[in-house]
Amino acid sequence: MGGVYSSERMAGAFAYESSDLDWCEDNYKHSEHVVEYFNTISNFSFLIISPVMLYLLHPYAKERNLAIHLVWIMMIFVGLFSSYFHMTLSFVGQMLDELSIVWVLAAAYSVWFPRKMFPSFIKDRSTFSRLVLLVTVVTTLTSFVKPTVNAYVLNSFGLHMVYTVAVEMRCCTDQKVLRLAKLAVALWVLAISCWISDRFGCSFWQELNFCYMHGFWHILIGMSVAYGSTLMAYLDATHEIPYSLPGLQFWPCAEWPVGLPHIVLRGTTKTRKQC
Ligand SMILES: CCCCCCCC/C=C\CCCCCCCC(=O)N[C@@H](CO)[C@H](O)/C=C/CCCCCCCCCCCCC
Ligand SMILES: [Ca+2]
Ligand SMILES: [Zn+2]
Repeated sequence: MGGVYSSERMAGAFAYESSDLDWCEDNYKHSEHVVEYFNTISNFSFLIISPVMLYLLHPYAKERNLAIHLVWIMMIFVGLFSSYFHMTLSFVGQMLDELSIVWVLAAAYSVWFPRKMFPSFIKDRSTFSRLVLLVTVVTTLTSFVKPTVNAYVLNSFGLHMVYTVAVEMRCCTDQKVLRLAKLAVALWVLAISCWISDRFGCSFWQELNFCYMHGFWHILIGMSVAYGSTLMAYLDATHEIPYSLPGLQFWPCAEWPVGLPHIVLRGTTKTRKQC
């Protein structure tokens, strides 16, 4: 009897609209199989940005640590799980979406959180990474207790990252680096404004018959993460592998003020050997 009950609950967790969350976009407007169409397809931006970022960060990751690639590999899963969530609005979709974000955050903190901002009792990055892993496992388990608060907790990490960037930029005079930091923060501000206005200003957007703010959030947060993570990677490279003479450039064209930022290592093998 209990077994039947629990398997029904399992099936219920996969059911369309079994999540408590429902975003502003009208449900089933464009397809009877896809609950929120624009919110679903806007996640494809993660599937486009992630492989490009993996390619662009490869020279730096190869020199520093290949584990860095985990961040953008996991971002592909964020895109897939988030699409599945908006396609079904199921509880399983919601948890996959949120937990994949938790693990991307964990990977990003482990590889890029500045060493000088570690708590005083932590002496090196591998101890810090182990602590992050422990916190992430506990967070994964507790995320099932009150699923409706997860998204707010996750967004507070955005604030912490902006604070981290602000601390890192306090003594920076390099205009290229400062511009990248400003762009990352500006994109995050735009993204979070879209997320909040979709959550709390839906009636306003419904009056305008334009309920797509959450979809814009997906695109803008992907761009912000691309800019923010390149910034942190660049700062990491200047501190940890200075012999590689890291520089910043935009893809596809170095002269363009917009595009995807990436790190170029100008130090030759010969220069590296000398250092
Ligand atoms: C110190 C800076 C390093 C930057 C590293 C970046 C680490 C990236 C971490 C997370 C990726 C976020 C991916 C967004 C997922 C979108 C899926 C989605 O929309 N989910 C919603 C439901 O559909 C859910 O409600 C959203 C929850 C909120 C997620 C908040 C994630 C925080 C992202 C912080 C990025 C800050 C970049 C700041 C740059 C200055
Ligand atoms: Ca909806
Ligand atoms: Zn979403």
